[in-house]
Amino acid sequence: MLSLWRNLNLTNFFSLRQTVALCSARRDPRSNPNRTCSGKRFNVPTSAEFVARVSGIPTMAKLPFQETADGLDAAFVGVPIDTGTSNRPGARFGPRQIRVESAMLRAYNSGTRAAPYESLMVADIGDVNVNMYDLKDTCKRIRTAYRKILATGCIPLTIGGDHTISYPILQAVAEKHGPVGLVHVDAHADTGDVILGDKIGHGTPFRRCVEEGLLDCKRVVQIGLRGTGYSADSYEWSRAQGFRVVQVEECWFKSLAPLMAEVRAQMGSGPVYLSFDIDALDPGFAPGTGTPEIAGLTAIQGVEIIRGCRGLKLVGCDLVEVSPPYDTTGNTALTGANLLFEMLCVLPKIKYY
Ligand SMILES: N=C(N)NCCCC(=O)O
Ligand SMILES: [Mn+2]
Ligand SMILES: [Mn+2]
Repeated sequence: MLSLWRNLNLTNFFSLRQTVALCSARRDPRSNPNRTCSGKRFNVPTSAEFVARVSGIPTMAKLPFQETADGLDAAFVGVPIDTGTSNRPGARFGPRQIRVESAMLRAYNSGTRAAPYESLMVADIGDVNVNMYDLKDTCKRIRTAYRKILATGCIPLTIGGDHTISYPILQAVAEKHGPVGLVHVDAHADTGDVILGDKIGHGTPFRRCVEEGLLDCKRVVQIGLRGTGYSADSYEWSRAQGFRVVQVEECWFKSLAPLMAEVRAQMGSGPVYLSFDIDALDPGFAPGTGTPEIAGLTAIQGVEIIRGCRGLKLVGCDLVEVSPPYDTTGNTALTGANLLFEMLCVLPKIKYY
């Protein structure tokens, strides 16, 4: 009983009735914030069966918060910046709003039967302390923070923030793993060189990554590219690097499961990073984003792409470009939260029922 009381915190203060109910329910492993499975202790998010969704501090998926990645197999971490955006701003509020909407998440994946919290130690480790006034300094701060996270062996699941952040994250990832494969889901190639006289922004991360040898170019795929271009062939540079480019027209009206079988073969057994720009989805599914392009992927196809990454040696993932001020219903942030949970559910070592 004392240990139960210690596990409760004031924000989840229970009425006596709820405490009695919880005590009886604690025999249900799903209700125990610190559950042991096969002898190892895992964090388990508080369940809406016992703690009202609207109560408690809104960490990602209602997981415990901890200051560092020590002892974690995977961690959700926010990078609240939109200094790199070129149109609508607002992605700086993405981490906070995605956490709020993630209160809808439960512990198991009904579609794939993945049980992430029975196999990985996961927590929310908060946000990188960004510099709201200097994007280059923010990139330095991100690189430093991710070096520490990766040094613990933890796999970062990043909540953006604009797409600039993938560049410094991949700098830290490549320091640890060498050049990595990349599954990049986006309406945009983000391979620009200099935009408005600057090399750093959300339209240039993957060109910077190639220039610095962070990517294994033959193991890069870009899925969902579309829209008007600065030239007749906006994807020429990508293809010239050896990337596979899957324009959205190749995705229309079909399941992407067959494509993902090809992607798995392309990626092989080497380390892979997954970067998902929410604007890959059609604005009808994800309106809350800064550079929307019409005729995009469905949410179903987005889920198929992530589930198709099962079996890859994923070393990091990000979900970027959710802009809450343009997300009047909150459904873009909700979609982002679910896609991040799907990413967690395809990490190596996940248990499936
Ligand atoms: N949303 C991302 N990541 N990139 C958009 C680039 C838009 C442009 O440079 O025209
Ligand atoms: Mn984009
Ligand atoms: Mn992008």
